[in-house]
Amino acid sequence: MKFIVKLFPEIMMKSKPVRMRFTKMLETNIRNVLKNVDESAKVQRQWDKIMIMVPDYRSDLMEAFGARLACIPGIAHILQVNVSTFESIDDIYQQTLVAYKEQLAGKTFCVRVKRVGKHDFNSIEVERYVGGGLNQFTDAAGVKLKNPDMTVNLEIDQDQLYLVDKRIQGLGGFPMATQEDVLSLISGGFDSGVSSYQFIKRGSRTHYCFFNLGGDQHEIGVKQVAYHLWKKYGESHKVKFISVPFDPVVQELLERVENGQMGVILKRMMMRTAAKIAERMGIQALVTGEAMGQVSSQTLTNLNVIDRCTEQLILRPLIAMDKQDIIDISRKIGTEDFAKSIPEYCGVISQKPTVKAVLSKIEHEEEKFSEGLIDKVLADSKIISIKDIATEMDLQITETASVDAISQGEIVIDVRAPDEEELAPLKLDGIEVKKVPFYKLATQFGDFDKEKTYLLYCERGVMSKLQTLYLQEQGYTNVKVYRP
Ligand SMILES: Nc1ncnc2c1ncn2[C@@H]1O[C@H](COP(=O)(O)OP(=O)(O)OP(=O)(O)O)[C@@H](O)[C@H]1O
Repeated sequence: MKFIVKLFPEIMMKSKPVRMRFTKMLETNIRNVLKNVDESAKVQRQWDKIMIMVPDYRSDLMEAFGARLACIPGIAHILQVNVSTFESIDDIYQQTLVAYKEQLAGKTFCVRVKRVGKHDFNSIEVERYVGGGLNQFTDAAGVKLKNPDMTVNLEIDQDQLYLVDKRIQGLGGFPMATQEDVLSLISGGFDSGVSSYQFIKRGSRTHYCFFNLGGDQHEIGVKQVAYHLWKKYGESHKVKFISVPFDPVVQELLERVENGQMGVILKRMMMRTAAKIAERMGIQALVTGEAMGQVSSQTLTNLNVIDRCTEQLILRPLIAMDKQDIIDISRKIGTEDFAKSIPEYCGVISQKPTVKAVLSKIEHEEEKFSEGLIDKVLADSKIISIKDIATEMDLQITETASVDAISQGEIVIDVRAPDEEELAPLKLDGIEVKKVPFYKLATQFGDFDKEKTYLLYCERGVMSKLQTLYLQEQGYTNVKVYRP
């Protein structure tokens, strides 16, 4: 079995050296991601595609590889194929007949062929020959060129025949790290998850910067979103998660600054701080989830005043997007339920926020901050590799909150995402197992029987620990991590 990875068309249009560079990068990225599933896949770059050879056919393994490939930036689509050699056009037909005979029964179909190499037939001739034969010698309901029930896809490459088993839609975009790094300001809501994802998809290593205004619970929630995005779409490259304790800024803001100006000033303080972090990391751009008019204070005037606080480039990929479209993307990428369960933490909500901030007035207000405030919060900030969120969780979860055996009456909650859970279902004899994906748990946990103890399970023990901490922060004492 093989996968044929087709490059995203924007890569195909690039000059030869750029295309080579992008393809090499994609090859390495695919290797890095697939080795975390299984070491057996062999990845090999060609001029217009990347081939992945899987020596042992195991449907669960193919599924798992396919699912990961669908989330790697830079891929247009992936074909899962059976590979063989052929001798003649009739041989192609005979092989196709064996592979498709049963599936075609009662269905309309058409044959589509792509061909590379020198042959004494062209693609259309193969389509006609194979299509005619299948029509005559199977129980198919006939050939239909437009909207058939089934398309028989064949690829012919020199003397090799690829019978396409499955076509998997790719993510599009550019291979990770072909573009420069960005620092994404993430607050856990719908917007900043989507804006981060858009940069990952476009090929930027996306580091995360979080300003903690709401305590541990907020931070754990945001870490989950960032870890999820990285693990799913950007795992081929390491990135950093920076957490900045912003309560000293909020405190001075509340005590010293005029109410209507607080929102714009808070954002400027965030941008200034983020710009310093980015500078230290050699990063040239900040990313935010701001969208024009989404809240009344997100006016162009205010955004302009926010931009004046730093030389750093501030990118706002959602600026002209509708909220519903943003929510639709967040559902697709698995951050919607996180966003729903993360409460608004910003205590700096003005009753009447200004919609027309005046730079001189804002600068005058900012003089009221104590000297060196930003340097102070910077000194207290924590930079961790996103991979280490897993280890950090180990330190935070006390031994009593993590168990390797299940006691009578305890309920296990499998918090893995549905696709992961379906690939390797958790079966525990005589134990009740609930399936609640980690991103839905915070909203559903309150409905569960409070008298019972719940053990959270996931494969790597990261999401289960983050969720346990999150729920414990919310006051639940009947929740532990299950690490068998
Ligand atoms: N606490 C924070 N830490 C890091 N970035 C933040 C924080 N609060 C806001 N931001 C950044 O500013 C943007 C706009 O924030 P705003 O508070 O106006 O909207 P929001 O509803 O919190 O956004 P989101 O839906 O992304 O959570 C966010 O998308 C994010 O990029």
